Amino acid sequence: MAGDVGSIPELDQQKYDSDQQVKIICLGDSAVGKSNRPQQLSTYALTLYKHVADVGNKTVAVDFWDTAGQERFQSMHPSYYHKAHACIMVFDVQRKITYKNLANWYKELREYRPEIPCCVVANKIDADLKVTQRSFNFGKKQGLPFYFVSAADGTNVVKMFRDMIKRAVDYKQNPSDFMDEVLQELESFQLEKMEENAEAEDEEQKSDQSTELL
Ligand SMILES: Nc1nc2c(ncn2[C@@H]2O[C@H](COP(=O)(O)OP(=O)(O)OP(=O)(O)O)[C@@H](O)[C@H]2O)c(=O)[nH]1
Ligand SMILES: [Mg+2]
Repeated sequence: MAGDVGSIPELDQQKYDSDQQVKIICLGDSAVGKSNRPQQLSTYALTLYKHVADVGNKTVAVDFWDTAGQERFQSMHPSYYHKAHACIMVFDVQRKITYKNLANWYKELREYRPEIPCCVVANKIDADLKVTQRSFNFGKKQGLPFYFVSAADGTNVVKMFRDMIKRAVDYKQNPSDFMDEVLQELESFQLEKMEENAEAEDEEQKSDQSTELL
């Protein structure tokens, strides 16, 4: 990831405080199919996939954050988790190790974002449909929703993304994380202040106008 992310406008994370913006991160080992890109080499690049979704009567801009070759890092850069509203954890049904490693990803996620909605995605089911008979219990205890998916043929992909976008938006409106609550309070306080200032200016203008009229 770039060193000074603050200088890249796309990576200005303040925008995620706004009601119309959510950030969803993808976690999981390399080559599990997080980006569904046919590629031989992993890169260390950070990719943002932008999507616009209608949730209820609101239009929200969704940024999906994705990095490549994640298990090569000991851990992810904290800014990857910063202000994330939901997390999609992916493993490859054909590679057991990628399932085992979910525990590590989940542990790290919860260090940074203790409360955000998260789900477990079993990808590449097209390679062996019998896997859908198997049970993958990781996440059950924590109540994480589970999806059998094929990024290659599209099975369940839209449903999973829709559910997660909705959960990210719900979380944003009702954060159960203490720091998020403080941030939201601050934001509405600032909005009130701005409204008050605007009203005060209005009043001033009115009285200016009335003086002119006199
Ligand atoms: N059969 C099958 N192959 C898939 C599926 N999704 C991804 N792949 C293949 O799996 C390989 C890895 O996919 P990527 O999307 O690059 O995986 P990634 O998790 O983004 O990997 P990194 O970027 O290295 O972290 C590619 O060859 C994809 O074509 C799927 O649903 N089914
Ligand atoms: Mg990738």
